[in-house]
Amino acid sequence: MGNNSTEYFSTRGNADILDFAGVTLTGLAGDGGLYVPTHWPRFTPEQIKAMRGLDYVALAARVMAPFTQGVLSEDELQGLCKAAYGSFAHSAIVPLKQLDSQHFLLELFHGPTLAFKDVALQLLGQLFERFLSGTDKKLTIVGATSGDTGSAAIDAVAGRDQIEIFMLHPHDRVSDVQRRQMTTILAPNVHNIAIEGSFDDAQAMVKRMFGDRDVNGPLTLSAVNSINWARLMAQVVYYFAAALRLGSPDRTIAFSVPTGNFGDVFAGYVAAQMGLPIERLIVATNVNDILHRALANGDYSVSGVTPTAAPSMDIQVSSNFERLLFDLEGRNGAATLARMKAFEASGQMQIGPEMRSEGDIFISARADADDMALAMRWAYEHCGEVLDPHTGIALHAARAEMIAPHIPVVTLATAHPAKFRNAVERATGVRPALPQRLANLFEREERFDILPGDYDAVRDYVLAKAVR
Ligand SMILES: Cc1ncc(COP(=O)(O)O)c(C=O)c1O
Ligand SMILES: N[C@@H](CCOP(=O)(O)O)C(=O)O
Repeated sequence: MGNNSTEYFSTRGNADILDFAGVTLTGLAGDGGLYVPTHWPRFTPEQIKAMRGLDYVALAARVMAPFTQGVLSEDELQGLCKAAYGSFAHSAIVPLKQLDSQHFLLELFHGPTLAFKDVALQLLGQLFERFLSGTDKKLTIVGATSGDTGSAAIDAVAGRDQIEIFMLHPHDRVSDVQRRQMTTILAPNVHNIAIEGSFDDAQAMVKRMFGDRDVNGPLTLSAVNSINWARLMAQVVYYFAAALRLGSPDRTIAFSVPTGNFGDVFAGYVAAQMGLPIERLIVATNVNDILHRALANGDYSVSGVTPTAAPSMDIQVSSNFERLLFDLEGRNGAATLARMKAFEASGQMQIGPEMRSEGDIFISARADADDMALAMRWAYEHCGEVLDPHTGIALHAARAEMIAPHIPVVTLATAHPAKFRNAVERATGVRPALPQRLANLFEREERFDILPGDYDAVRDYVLAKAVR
C-alpha cells in the first residue's frame, strides 16, 4: 500500500486495512464487516461548482478520484469509465426528466441489462480486469440477487478469463425477464443457481462462504454485491450528476430512492458527506419495510419476506445498513460488531432516538401495492411516463413526503419498465416492449440449477464446479 493511498477499514474493526485495489478484490472484510474509507473525503462548494459542465465520464473520474488515491489517478479512472459507459444506450448515461414543477426522474436504466446496477457493475468489470491483468490470480465471485444485480454482474464478467461467477437467485421470485437475462448467458465462467428460499437466505449464504475457510481458502472469493465498496463508490456519482444539473451547490436537492439492500441510498449519504448539499434522502420501501420501521421508530426487526410486484426490493436484512450504523456509532468498530452480533443472534435491533437523530438526513416511507400502482398510473396519465414498479414506489414516497416546494425532489428510476411487463401492464394498461438488444430473450436457451435453501448444498455445488 502506497504512503498516500486512501485506506479502508472494516465496520467491525478487526480486519486488515486495505487500499482501493485490495477492497475491490476482497469484497467482504475478513471479520464479516463491510469496508469503508477511514474518512469521508470532502469537496468545497468551489470544487463542486468546477464540476459543472463535465460530461458523465469526466465527472465520474473527478468524484471517485479521492477514493482511489495512490492506486488509480483521475486520468486512469477516466479511461476505465469511458470503457464502462460506452455500452450505455443514452449519451447522457443517466438522463434527468422533469415530471412537474417539483419532481424529477433520474433514469438509471440505460445500461446493457436495463437497471441501475449497470452503472456500478460495468465499472467493476473494468476494475477487476485492471487489477488482475498481469497477475496469475483467479477470482471466484459469489453473489446473491433479487433480480437485477445478477444480470448486471454476469454481463460485466461473462467470458473474462480470470473470473468465475456463481450467482444465487430466489427460485420463482424474480420476473421472467430478470431470470432469463441471467440464465441465457451460457459462457463457461457463469453459473446460475436458483435456491429454494428468499433473497435474504441467498445473501446469508454468500456472506457465510466468505467466512468459510473450506471455501475462501481453496478459492479466492470476491463480491459483486454492494458489500463491495467499489459498487457504492460508482453510485455516488449520479447524485452529483443530477444535483449539478439542478443548480448545486447553490441549491439543495432531495432524492427519493427505492430501497432494499440500502446500497443506493447509502451512496446518496456518501455524496452528502462529500459536501453535496442534500436536503433529504427519502428511503422508499415496499411492504418488506424493515428500513422504514427502523428509521421511523427504531425497530429493526426481521420478519418473513413477502413476495411483491417489486421483487428486487423483497429484502429484509439490508447489508449496507451496517455501514450507516457504523457512522451513527461514531465509527466505532467494536460497538458495531457487538450490535451486529446481537442482531444476527436475535433478528432484532433497537435504534435509540439519539442515534436516529444523527441520521436525520434520512426520512422514510412505505408503499403497498395500491400506493405503487397509483403512482405508476399518475406518472403515465399526467406525465406520459411508464415506470417500473420499484420506481413507482419511490415516486409514491417522493409525492407523499412534505418537502418544501422550492426544493427539487429527484426520484431514482432504477429499472426499465420492460423488466416487469406484467406488473406494469396491470397498473397502467401499457405493456412495455423489450428494447432491441433483448428482443429475442424469450427464444434463447436457459441454463441454471435449482438447489435447496441449504448452505451445505450450495457450498458443495460451488466447490465441485469451480475451476481452480
Ligand atoms: C430495480 C431496483 N430498485 C431498487 C433496488 C434497491 O436498491 P438497494 O438494494 O441498493 O437499496 C434494487 C435492488 O437492489 C433494484 O434492483
Ligand atoms: N436488489 C438487488 C439485491 C442485491 O443488492 P446489491 O445491491 O447488494 O447487489 C438485486 O437486484 O439483486
